[in-house]
Amino acid sequence: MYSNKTFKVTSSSANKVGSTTRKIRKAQAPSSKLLDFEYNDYSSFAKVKSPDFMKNPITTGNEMKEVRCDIPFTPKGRKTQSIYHTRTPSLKRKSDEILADELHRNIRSFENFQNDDITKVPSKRSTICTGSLKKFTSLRTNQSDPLERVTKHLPPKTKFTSSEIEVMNLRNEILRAKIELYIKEQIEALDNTLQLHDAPEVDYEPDHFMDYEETDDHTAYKEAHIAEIKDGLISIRQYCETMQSKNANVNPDVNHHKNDLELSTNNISQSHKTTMKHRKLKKRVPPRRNLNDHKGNIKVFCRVRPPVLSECEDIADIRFPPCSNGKKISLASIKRNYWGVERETFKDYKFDKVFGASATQEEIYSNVTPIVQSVVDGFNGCIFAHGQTCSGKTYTMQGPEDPTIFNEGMIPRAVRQIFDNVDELKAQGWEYEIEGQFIEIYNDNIRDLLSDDPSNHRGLKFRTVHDEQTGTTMVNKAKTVNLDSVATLNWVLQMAAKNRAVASTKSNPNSSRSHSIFMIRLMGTNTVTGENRIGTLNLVDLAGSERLSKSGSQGDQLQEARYINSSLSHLKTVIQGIKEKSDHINFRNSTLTWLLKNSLRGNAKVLMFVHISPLESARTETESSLEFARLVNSAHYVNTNGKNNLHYHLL
Ligand SMILES: Nc1ncnc2c1ncn2[C@@H]1O[C@H](COP(=O)(O)OP(=O)(O)OP(=O)(O)O)[C@@H](O)[C@H]1O
Repeated sequence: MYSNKTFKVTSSSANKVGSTTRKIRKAQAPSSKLLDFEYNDYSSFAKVKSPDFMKNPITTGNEMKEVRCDIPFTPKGRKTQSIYHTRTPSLKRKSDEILADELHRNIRSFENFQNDDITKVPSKRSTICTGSLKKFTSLRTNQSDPLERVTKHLPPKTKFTSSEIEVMNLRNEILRAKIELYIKEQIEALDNTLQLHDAPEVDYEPDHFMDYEETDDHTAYKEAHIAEIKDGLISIRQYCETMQSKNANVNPDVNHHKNDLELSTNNISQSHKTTMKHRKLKKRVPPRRNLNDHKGNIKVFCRVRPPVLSECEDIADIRFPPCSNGKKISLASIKRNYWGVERETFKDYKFDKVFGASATQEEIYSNVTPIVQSVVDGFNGCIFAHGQTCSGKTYTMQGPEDPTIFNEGMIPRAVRQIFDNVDELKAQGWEYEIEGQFIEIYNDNIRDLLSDDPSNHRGLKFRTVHDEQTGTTMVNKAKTVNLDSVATLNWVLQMAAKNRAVASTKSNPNSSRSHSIFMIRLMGTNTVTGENRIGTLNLVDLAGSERLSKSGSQGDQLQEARYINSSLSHLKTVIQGIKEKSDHINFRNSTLTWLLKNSLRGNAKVLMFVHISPLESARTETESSLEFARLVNSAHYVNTNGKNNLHYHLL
């Protein structure tokens, strides 16, 4: 059934039989999946049979091949064995990394090979190889070009997403790798043929080569063989050039689509930007000047009061930046460990701004002007002064007892700014009505600071009234003044200062025992456009927080302190709820939060000034104030470890 042909090959060991078989397979039956290999130990003959030989163009029908080895090998008691050769694993099953690696290796080896003259290809000890060129040529002509397939399926005008283009590129890379691999295989086969030509040991038997069966002349055979190799190389080069040109055609196509994609992406983002800009322009009614300066709805600033001369013995190690654009404040303390070794530790707090002891009233106010401006534009705003007793809250809000133009507080400055803004807006047809109420919350009850005797209201019950439609709040029955001049403002401030509930505490001889709230309402109408604006500004000077044990309060003062602490705690809860966008915020828990409801939520801008005493004896309260402020400003971090990098001491 099989016609036998014999190859005489040189092999250094029996192991070479396997590789010899493979080489034969590669040369003569590259598509064969199974090779039965039989050998004979005493005769040093090996038999190779393959049904795929039938497909080999150089073989004539079914064949049985025999390979004779010069060196006998030991069969270890086995007379025959079958060797199953499977083809190189499918490229599809290889990972991208292996493919890429192979691609690069193959390209490199192919380039080297191309650059070499055929005569310079190093000869290796090898075995018989023939017919590979024909095989290659026939495969090349029959095989449809994968790159062509890609080009064919590439719709010229279709828009691709970037991921699709990526996939296409990858696919092309894989196809290129396959082509290169195939070329490499063919080149190896050529190399083998060439080495066969060089190998002196090979005993050529022309009848093994179909095309030269009739040739007896060894030299003529060699020449013909070399010519064939050269032709094969030319074919490979041509094939590569075609592939490269096709590749070049594919790439611009992909690039074209890539450019198209980029262009359309740019157009989309441009049009998106334009739309957003348009929307913003449409939405910007009423205009908010410099509102960007005050980003976010709740901000926390920190201010450290300067020590007075008598306090110089008791200064805490508080560190903060020298100028007012810092954000960090640090409490330093000395800690002693078990063995008595002292170590400096720091507690750092970060806020939206930290003002040191040298910060002026003007500097402070320049940071709140955007809120005041937004109130003129029709929004609600709320500025708190929070801190322990004697930390400078009243100083920040109202100024010292006998203020000058330089050290006057936030309230007179804010009202003056409102006057100025309103004056400016007159040119645009705006007319404003400005009215104010000045109240205090003492023991959770509202008292009118503009009445002649706030402690004796003759049975008057003040009630907070919210107008949900306009977002304004009024205290029913409390005196409302028309703030039309600086003179009225001055009168209001004097009355409030005179009427506010103060008491002498351990820390402050004039300690405020209530929360004071100056409510300024602005109602603007544009006589040209008919537009209306209503804004409320609440300037709140909170009662000083103090630990009950430390305050030494008794009787009424103890009661006051309890109300103060409880309302501050409710305020903290409410602000936290607002920050966390809670579904349910209980404003009614205290009179303070209920009164400020409309100025805390929604579009209202809230600013809390946390005041810090510079004294070492106030360290616990300082820490608790900073903690309170940190919770209000929960987005920011607290760092209690690590080295402190603020080198500016309080004094
Ligand atoms: N930045 C400052 N510059 C100069 N003096 C200040 C400053 N801050 C506060 N003081 C002074 O410190 C003292 C206490 O300040 P203030 O009365 O404002 O504190 P407070 O926090 O309102 O106290 P309390 O809560 O007890 O009412 C006052 O004499 C005030 O003039």
